[in-house]
Formats: sequence, structure tokens, C-alpha cells
Amino acid sequence: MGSNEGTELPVIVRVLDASASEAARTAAVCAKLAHACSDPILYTDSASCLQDLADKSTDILIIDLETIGGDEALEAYAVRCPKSVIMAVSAKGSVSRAVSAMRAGAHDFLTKPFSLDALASKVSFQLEQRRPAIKSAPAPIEPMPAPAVIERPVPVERVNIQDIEVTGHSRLIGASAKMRDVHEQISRMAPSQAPVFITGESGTGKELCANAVHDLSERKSNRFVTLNCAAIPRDLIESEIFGYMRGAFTGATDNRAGAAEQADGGTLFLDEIGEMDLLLQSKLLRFLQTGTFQRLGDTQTRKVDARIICATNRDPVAEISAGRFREDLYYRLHVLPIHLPPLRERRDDILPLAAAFLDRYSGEERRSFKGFDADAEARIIAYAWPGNVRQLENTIRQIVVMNDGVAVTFDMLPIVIRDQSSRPNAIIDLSRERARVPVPSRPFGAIEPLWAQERRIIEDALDAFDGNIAMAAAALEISPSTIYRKRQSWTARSL
Ligand SMILES: Nc1ncnc2c1ncn2[C@@H]1O[C@H](COP(=O)(O)OP(=O)(O)OP(=O)(O)O)[C@@H](O)[C@H]1O
Repeated sequence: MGSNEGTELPVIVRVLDASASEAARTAAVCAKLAHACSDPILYTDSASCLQDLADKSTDILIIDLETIGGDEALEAYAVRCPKSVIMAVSAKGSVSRAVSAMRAGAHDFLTKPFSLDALASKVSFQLEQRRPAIKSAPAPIEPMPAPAVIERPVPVERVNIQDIEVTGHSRLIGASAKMRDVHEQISRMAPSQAPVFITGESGTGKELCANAVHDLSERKSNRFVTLNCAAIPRDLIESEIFGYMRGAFTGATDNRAGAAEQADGGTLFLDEIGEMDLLLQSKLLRFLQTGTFQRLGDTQTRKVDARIICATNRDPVAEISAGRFREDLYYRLHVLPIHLPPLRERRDDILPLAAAFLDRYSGEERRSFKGFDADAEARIIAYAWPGNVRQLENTIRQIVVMNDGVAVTFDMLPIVIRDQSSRPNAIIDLSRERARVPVPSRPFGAIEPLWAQERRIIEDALDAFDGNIAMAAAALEISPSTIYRKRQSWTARSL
């Protein structure tokens, strides 16, 4: 989230320390920074602090390393408030601790107990030196201190966002504000070794995003191995991840390395992680904790260095509450989160994506399409795209295969997209539809399945009432429980 950089607004300070008295003591430093600071906001637990960092402005974050479980966890905070000054504090101070905290994103480090003046000096120094645009207190209470004893290591060079657009198969198209944020997160997270946790509806580009993280990391010359936990029968997932020895089970005629070994030095992408059963989740947790595992039927313990990226289209917190996802595994994996917004929430991306797909498939199918006419364009932008980018891509491909011309016209769009019934309460003119599209020419894929129509109508109604289920249900003349039930069934279908 942003900060108040470059404005006259007061400096916003957040303090995270499990000990309320320590937090209050640390926060008292703000009084020493005089009028430019607003009252500091104190947190004794990580979850609420992380939430606020994601949603609200922060200029200074003072963070107790013991509270967050060590400097490894610091990175998640640095990612959430990239423009803020981060001061790490710890009761277990040492030079190596300070260096690793600063490598993980802290700007400076203090050993507890510290004097308030010392902290005030360091914070003032950071405001003056590193973030000159912040209007801080006129002067620190002590003479300006010398730079911190420990030099901040040179930060890992940030990858230019433009690179994402030209990196091989990692063509994550999208210049909307929301996608620019995603690009920014990818470029910050790529150089790290920490696990990345990608959420988003089906078809929003989670796998493409995982690919981009790998391609922009120093692991890019090694393998990116994908394992789709939903596509592999449950009893085979373990052998797919960890491999097996000959004779381990019927049909194991050879020794085989699993995905974890294949990804050694590279990235292991666990797609649809929400589908993994609980027993295997505990084995994965052990693997993440130790980096070691055994192939099925083997006594030898093996060690690999694979960066883990995982993705799910389920709500992980709801899955934990339902007892389907281990909380400890979630916290191990959910270090660097990326959320891919649905296409309907980034309408600016629709046309650039459609144009890119049109160009790609026109070339592949040797057609002459160069663009969309105004009516087609308007309808493509207005449509809700419940299947997200995948649906848009499939639609454009289908149009290209079934038609030819220079411009895609309104009549070439599948009925589901032309049809005004994609807005609630609209009347479908069936005679017009029949006249427009002779039945034999309608390709099979142009018929939207019933569940998808139902889903679109319900989601449109929810959009119309800002997500208020009771009001949407009333307008649709169904009960709210029907909406809850339908939503569960969509999740069950992994839609
Ligand atoms: N931003 C994007 N730019 C270009 N193509 C995209 C983008 N997002 C998605 N796609 C394309 O849409 C299709 C679906 O993307 P992807 O498989 O990454 O989605 P997903 O979120 O992982 O879906 P699922 O949850 O169903 O596995 C792919 O063909 C992908 O190339």
C-alpha cells in the first residue's frame, strides 16, 4: 500500500510487538519526532498488522522480529509496504541478525532494550536520508547520527516491469492499475527464495503468473515444474511429487524422480493446492521445513533446493476453517501472496487481451483479422467474463476459427456475449436470435452451459447490490441460501 510520501500529511507509524507494553514504549518514540507524526498504531498480532499494511498507508513500520517469528518472515511485510521505512527490533541482537534483517527488507536494526532517543534518531535519519519527500519533524532531538554502523546491503536489483511483457512464455498482458500492482509484486518477489501463494478465480492467469516469477528469478535457467493437484488421482500425487522406487507399488517398474527432484535448483509450482489431501499436506509440510523427503519405497533421505509457488482458486482461510487445509502448512506457504483479480474487475485489460489473442490466433489460423468493429468492442468490454481470461482467449480463438474478415463484427460474437440476458432482467428476443443465427451454424461451444448462465446471472445480481446476498436473492426471487449453495457448488467444480 502507498504512503504519504511527497505530501504534507502526518507521518504514519505502525508498531508491531507481541508485548503490548513494549509496543507502547516503542511507539512513544513518535512523541520525540514532534508534530509531523500522527498517533502510532499499535499491533500485538501479525495478522491485523499485515492486513492494514496491505490496505492502508504506512510511512514507518517498527517491527519486533520475535513477534513475527524471525527475519525470514520480514520479507512478507516489506512486500506489503514497499515505500515504507522498516525498522527491525529484536531482543537477540547480533551483527549477523542485523545483516539478515536488512537483507530481508529492513532499513535499520536495533537491539532491545534500546533508548527511545536512539530509535528516534534512527527513524529521523531514515526519514531525512532515505525518504526525503516525507515531511518529517523539523529536526531530530539529537545531532544527526552517523549512518547506521551496519551498511545496508545493496538491494537485489529490481527487474524492470517491462521485462515481464517480453519474457518468453510469461506474457502476462495487462496494464490496468490492478495488473500493474501484480506486475510490481512479481518483480519484487521474483529474486526472493520465499514461497509465493497465488489466489484468484479460475482462468485469471495464476499459472502464467507463477511462470513469470520463475522467469524473472535467478532460477530461470533451471526447471519450472508444474504439478496440478486436482488433475492427478489422490493416491498418485505423493509419488508424483516425491518419486518412487521400483516395486514400491504395482506398476512401479522403474525408479523415478518426482516433481520435487526435477525442480531442484528451479521452481516447483503446486497448482490447485487446495485439492491436496490432509495426509499429503503433512508430508509437504515436512518437506518445506527440512527440504528433505524420501521417494516412495525408498529408505534414502534426499535433499533438494526447489522454490515453492502454489496456487488455488479457493479461499484458503475458509478451507482452513472447514478443516480441509492445514493451518501450519498455510502459514509456511503464504509468505508472499499475490491475488489475481477477476477480469470483470479490470475491464481496461479486456481489449488489449482480446487484441493480443486475435493477433495470435489469426496468425496461427492464417486469417486476416486486424481488430474489432465498434459494436463488437463495446459488447466484449461489457460482458462479465465469468471464466476470466481463459474464456476470453477461447472465445477469440473460436471466432477466428469459425469466421474470416478484417474486423470481428458483433454478429461473430457467441450468443452468450451478444445476448442482453447477460444483464439481469433483460428480455431475450428469441425471434431476432433465430433470424440472426441459423441453428446448424452454431458451433457446439457457442451454447453456454446452464450452470454458467446461472452463475453469471447470480454474479451480476450480486454486483448490482455490491455483494449483498440478501438483496440479490430478493431481486432474483430466490432464497439467500440458494446463492450460498450455488457458490459452494461452483467452488466444488473448481470454477
Ligand atoms: N494476463 C494474461 N495475459 C495473457 N494471457 C493470459 C493472461 N491471464 C491468463 N491468460 C491465459 O488464460 C489461460 C488461463 O490462464 P492460467 O492457466 O494461467 O489461469 P489459472 O488462473 O491458472 O486457471 P486455473 O485456476 O483454472 O488453473 C491461459 O491460456 C493463459 O495463457
